[in-house]
Amino acid sequence: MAEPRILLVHAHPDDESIETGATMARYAAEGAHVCLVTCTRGEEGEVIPENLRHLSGDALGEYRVGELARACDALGVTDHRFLGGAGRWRDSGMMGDPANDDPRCFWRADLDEATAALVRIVREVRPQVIVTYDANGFYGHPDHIQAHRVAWRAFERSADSSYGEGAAWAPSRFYATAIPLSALEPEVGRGPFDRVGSVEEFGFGVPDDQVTTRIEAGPHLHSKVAAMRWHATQITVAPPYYALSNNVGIPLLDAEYYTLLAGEPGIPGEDGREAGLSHPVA
Ligand SMILES: CC(=O)N[C@H]1[C@@H](O[C@@H]2[C@H](O)[C@H](O)[C@@H](O)[C@H](O)[C@H]2O)O[C@H](CO)[C@@H](O)[C@@H]1O
Ligand SMILES: [Zn+2]
Repeated sequence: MAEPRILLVHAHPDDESIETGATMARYAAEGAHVCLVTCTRGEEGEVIPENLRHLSGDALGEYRVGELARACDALGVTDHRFLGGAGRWRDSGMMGDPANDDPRCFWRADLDEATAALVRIVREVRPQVIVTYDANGFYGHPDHIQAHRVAWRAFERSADSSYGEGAAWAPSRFYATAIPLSALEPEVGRGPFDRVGSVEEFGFGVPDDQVTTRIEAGPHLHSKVAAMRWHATQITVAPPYYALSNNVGIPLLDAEYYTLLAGEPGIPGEDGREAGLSHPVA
């Protein structure tokens, strides 16, 4: 039986650990081929540690490449690539940021070029499963929205034998990261960081009925936390919470959640949701 192969498409160095770290660690530990594709080096990020605040632009991007390499080690992930090669597309900044207008940024990427670059990886890795964000990019960041657009186009075009070079490959399922609002609501007004006054202030979360899949973190939560700690320019970790540079506390949940956007659902777990991403492969 062929090994499960999962391809994850993330926008910046840090997203992979924050949103899918336990999932990646679990499947890597179970012997699956976990391939991470990161679309930018995170050159526009705000830097938390005082002693690293001199880093910006390309220097910050290069530093975050190193953070990402160590985070992948912590997750047991050995196949990591930058879409188009490291630095091909730059971090676009938050929606409305002047960096959105930089012609080198991912938000301004030529969709055909970016899609072709991802199809080459999909046809090489031949994943049964692709994971990225929903059409809103999980929380509206332009690079996240673009990652969804490129990944969805690549999911469709990789299966089209008349498209591009190499043998066509049709991944079976396409998932978007998600967090059910019911998991966030109990955390309003709690934790050691700045506290939100309402669940809407987190800036992400979906109605529970949009969540199809729940991956229990279990022992892999430790790997996720270790990986997040390596992204020290972006994340402060104080389990069971973490904060980004805005110091707003976010819960470190004991599960990671997804919405199945394409493909047949798998066997439901105890809560009625899928308990796994991949499925027996021929
Ligand atoms: C998790 C994630 O996508 N982080 C992005 C994000 O970072 C946020 C941004 O700097 C914002 O201005 C801060 O208030 C917030 O605290 C940060 O998390 O956007 C960055 C710029 O595009 C990106 O580098 C970072 O990876
Ligand atoms: Zn991001």
